[in-house]
Formats: sequence, structure tokens, C-alpha cells
Amino acid sequence: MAISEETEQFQGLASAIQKAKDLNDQVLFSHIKKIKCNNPLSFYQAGRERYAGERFFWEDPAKEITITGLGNVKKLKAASNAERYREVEKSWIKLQNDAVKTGVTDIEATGPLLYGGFSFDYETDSTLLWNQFGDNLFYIPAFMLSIVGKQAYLTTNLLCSPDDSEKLFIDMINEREAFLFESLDGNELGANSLVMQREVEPEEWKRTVAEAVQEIKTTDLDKIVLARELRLGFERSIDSGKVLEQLIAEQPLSYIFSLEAGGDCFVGATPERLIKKQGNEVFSTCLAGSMRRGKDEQEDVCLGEELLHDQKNLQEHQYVVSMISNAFDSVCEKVMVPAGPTLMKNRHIQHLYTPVRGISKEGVTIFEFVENLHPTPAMGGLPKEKAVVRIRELEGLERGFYAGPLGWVDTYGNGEFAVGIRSALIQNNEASLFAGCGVVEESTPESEFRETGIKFNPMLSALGGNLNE
Ligand SMILES: C=C(O[C@H]1C=CC=C(C(=O)O)[C@@H]1O)C(=O)O
Ligand SMILES: [Mg+2]
Repeated sequence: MAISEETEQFQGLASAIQKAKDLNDQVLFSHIKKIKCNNPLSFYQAGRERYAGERFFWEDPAKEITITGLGNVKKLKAASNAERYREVEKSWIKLQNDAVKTGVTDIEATGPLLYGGFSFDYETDSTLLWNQFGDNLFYIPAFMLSIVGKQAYLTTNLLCSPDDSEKLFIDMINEREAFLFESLDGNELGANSLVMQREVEPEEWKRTVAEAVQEIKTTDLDKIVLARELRLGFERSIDSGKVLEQLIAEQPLSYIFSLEAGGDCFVGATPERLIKKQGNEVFSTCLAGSMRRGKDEQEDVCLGEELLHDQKNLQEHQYVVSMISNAFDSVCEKVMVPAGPTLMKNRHIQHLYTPVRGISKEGVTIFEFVENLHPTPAMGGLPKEKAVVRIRELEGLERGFYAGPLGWVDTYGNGEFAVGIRSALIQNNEASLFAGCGVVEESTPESEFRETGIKFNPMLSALGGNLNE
């Protein structure tokens, strides 16, 4: 006779506690069940107070996977050095190897899942701006709603210690019922009202671009991505749920993401995938080379054509295609790269776009792909190491998680990381927006300034700011 769901959960939890006692270590317990819910944002908002500072949101452009996490049973944080990818992965593997799962246990992006990201550059110390995030930050959420295809799943995670008792079970059920009730209650999203918008050191930034162009002409540096910052001030604390709602409506072809840390929130709508792994299939995206959108259909088509044939933008793009293809070649059995770029058109900007696909060699993990790929020349430059050093020296801002890999990995080895561009760091009633551009030999400070101005627009629009032309 089939046992009830409650009995199954109870037995699973009891065996996780027993395992924790046997191993004298913490053991992760995870229960996954199908639920009816098609509004992940209302789930996110239900945790606004109870799980403040420990929420996340992820939706991919194809809307195949939406993940919302509340609370955290375990925070993983690796040291700030080149080993950070392996270190996070090692801690994750240890936790998942001992994990006890009950309920629906064969669906990707459900069950115990690690969500978070890495800063752009592990060699910069975090200042006040990014100190809640540090160099890297990953959560295993307490409650997680995954919408995979059209089906919703609720994962409940618990980290059991050797001295835990089965009373944990009652507490877990009570907490889950309480907040699920709130989540069904419908949640009003408060509007954000902007009172200040300021570009940080625009003239200084243009001089830096001019300096970088000179360096490209006279040294072995081929490309460097330089970013700048825009500061916003609001009447009240910004509601990240409201920002997500706007981004979902306005940027349907982008990844919509948020990651809260303490009182701060990193949120954005990035069009750029770093790596997706599904079984042994891997996907990356080369997105570099930009043009504004036209005022009407005809102008838009003309601008797109111009972009497709513009030598400066094609070179900027080609550096990315070569680097990603080479990185794939070393860890894939098969790599597929289209002969030339097409256009990706987002609401405020169009880009040269080349998707890269591969079949990964046996045993290569998503963290290895992240390590090999980051930063691509769409975020850093070429040669990679030199560009990162020069960004550190020239840029005059702390990138933090801007342009860094952000995403998730499940216990089946699947996962996806995007790069955190078209993004903002929200701190109470203030926000920092970041936008960068690929500087190559033919770049001019004015045109790169305009390009970065347009790249602020997705976040400016979602936050109610004045858009750049
Ligand atoms: C670094 C950013 O964009 C990159 C992605 C697409 C196009 C880019 C470009 O044309 O310069 C950038 O490499 C950003 O938006 O902050
Ligand atoms: Mg560009």
C-alpha cells in the first residue's frame, strides 16, 4: 500500500537525522512536491518580511525554468581566490552526496539547489558598496518554488544536525503552511519613486576610454570592457519585487534575476548566458557589439543591417566567439558554432548574437565551464588576464557582482549561469547601476559613452528613471 506524503516526509527526515548522527555531521533533507501555483512573484513577495535579505528570483528567457527561493538553510562562501569555483563546488558536492530526498525526485531545478554568484574579479577587496555580497555568495533556500515547463514544484529543505529531534518535522510543516497561506493571499507591490539620477564621473570615464584605445593601439591588449556607474535615489526603500515585475514585463528576452544579501539586493535583466548545462549538452552565448533600436520598424531594420556589417562591432564580437569556441573545444567532444552572427533585439538595444553549443566530455561540471569561461571578452577583454588587471587599475569603480557569473546548479548536475549585466545594486532607497562596453582599436569615447548610456535603460525604465537616447 502506498504511504501518505506526510509519512514519507516524516520517515525521510528521521533517516536524515539518523544519518547526521552516524556521520556526526550536518545532513540535508529535501522534500519536493507538485503544487498549483503560477505566480512566482507572489511567492517572492510572500517572503518579503519573514525572509528579508534571503530571497532570490531567476527566470530564463525561454521561460522554461523559473526559480524563487526564500530563506536559507545553508550559505556557501568560498575564499576570494582562483580556487573559489572549485571550493564552492566541493562544499556543494559534499552536501548533496549525503542528502536525503523524498517526494518527486527526478525533475531538474527542483530539490536541493544552489543559487548565487561570483563577483567579477576575485582580486578586488569589497568596499562598503558590495560588502554584503563579498567575493561570492550561494544559498540553499529553505523553501523554493520551481516552475519547470508549466508545472510548479515546492521544495522544502532542512539541514539536520546530529542532536536534532523529530520535532523539526512539526516546525517545518507549521512554517511552510504559514507562509504558503500568505503567498496565496495576494501581495500588493509598492511603486518605487525616483528623486535623484546622477552619472558618476562621466568626463573622467571618457578620458579612460581614450587612454585604453591608445593602449590597444600600442600594446598587445586587443580589447577591454570598461564600465561606468549611475546613481539613483528614491523617496522610499526600493521594493525588489516591484522591480522584478517591471523587468518581467519589459524584458521578455532576458534572464530576470535577483539575489538578496542582508539589506541589499542585486537585480537585473541580462540578455547574456554564460553557460547552461543539461545532461552533457552545453550552451553558451556570444553577445557583443551593440546598436540602439530604431524609432520605427524601418529605421530599426536599417540600424540592424548597419550593425551586422560594421567592422568595429564585428571585431568586438569575433573576439568573444573565438574565446568561447576555444574554451568549449578543450572540454567538449563536439562544438557547434554558426558561421556568423545574427541580431538579438531587446527593448532598448540590439546586439550581435552567436549561440555556441557543445557536447561536454564525461565528468566536466558546470563549475568548470564557469571557471574556464569567465570573464569572456564581452565582460573582460583580450588577453583575458591582462584585461582584468587593467580593468582593476583603470575603471575606478567596484564591479562587485556586476558582470560576474550568477545562476544555479541542481543535484543532477544541471544548471545555468548568466552574466550579471543590465543590473543594479539596490541599497534601501538608493541604487547603483552599471554598464560597460567593449573598447577596441576603433572605439571613440563619445560613442562608447552613448552605448553605455543605452545599456542603463533597461534598469532605468524598470526603476522609473529618465532614459538615455
Ligand atoms: C558589458 C555590457 O555589455 C556587454 C554585452 C553585450 C554587448 C557589449 C558591447 O557591445 O560592448 C558588452 O560587451 C553591459 O551591458 O554592461
Ligand atoms: Mg560595444
